[in-house]
Amino acid sequence: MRVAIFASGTGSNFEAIADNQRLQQAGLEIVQLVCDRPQAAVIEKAHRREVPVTVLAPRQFENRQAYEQAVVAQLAPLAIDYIILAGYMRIITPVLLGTYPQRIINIHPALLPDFPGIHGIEDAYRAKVSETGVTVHYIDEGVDTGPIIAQATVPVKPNDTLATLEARVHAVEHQLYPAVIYDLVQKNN
Ligand SMILES: Nc1nc2c(c(=O)[nH]1)N[C@@H](CN(C=O)c1ccc(C(=O)N[C@@H](CCC(=O)O)C(=O)O)cc1)CN2
Ligand SMILES: NCC(=O)N[C@@H]1O[C@H](COP(=O)([O-])[O-])[C@@H](O)[C@H]1O
Repeated sequence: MRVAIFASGTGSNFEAIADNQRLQQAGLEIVQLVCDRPQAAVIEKAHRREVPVTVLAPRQFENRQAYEQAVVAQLAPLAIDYIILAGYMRIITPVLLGTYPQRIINIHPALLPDFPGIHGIEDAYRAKVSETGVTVHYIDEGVDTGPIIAQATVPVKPNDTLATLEARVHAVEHQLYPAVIYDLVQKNN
C-alpha cells in the first residue's frame, strides 16, 4: 500500500509509522512526506529515512484551493492509495477530499467528539477529566467530524503535569496509528 504522510511539526507519528517493522513487512510504502512548514523537524526525519519530501508553503499560493492543487499535482504520478495526516495543521479542502475520497486519515490526541481542534491534550488537561485518549478517523469536510476508525483511552493521573500527560498520549498514538494503518494495509493488499 502506497501512502503519502502529511505533517507540519515534530514528526513523532511519522517516525512511529516509518520505523514500524511490521508495517514494512506487510507492504507499506511511504512514497512521500508532504510538509507545509519549511523549518519543520519532520523534514530531517524523512531525509534520514530517505523518504522523498515535498515542502509547499501555503502563503506562496493565492488561496487554499491553489495550494492543494499544487499538492495534488505532486502526488498524481505516485499512485497513492492513502494520505496519512500526522500532525498536519491545515484544513483539508474538497480539492484533496475529491481526489482521495475516503482515503485520507488523521490522528487526534483526544477522544472525539470531545476536545476537537489543535489543543486537544491541553483542553482535556485543563478540563480535569480523569480519562482522555486518542482517535484515528477519516477526514471529511468538517474538522474532527469524520467517521471514527479507532480510539484508545489514556488515563489522566492526579499528579500529572501537561507534559506528563502529553507524553502518555503520544505513546498511545505511536501504538494505535501503526496498528490502524496495518489493518488498512491488510485490507488494501
Ligand atoms: N477537512 C479537514 N481537515 C483537517 C482535519 C479534519 O478533521 N478535516 N483535521 C485537522 C487536524 N486539526 C486538528 O484538529 C486541525 C489542524 C489545523 C487547523 C487549523 O485551523 N489550521 C489553520 C492554519 C494553522 C497554522 O497554519 O498554524 C488553517 O488551516 O487555516 C484546525 C484543525 C487537519 N485537517
Ligand atoms: N488536531 C490534530 C492534532 O492535534 N494532531 C496532533 O499533533 C501532534 C503531532 O505530533 P508529531 O508531529 O510528533 O507527530 C500529535 O499529537 C497529533 O495527534
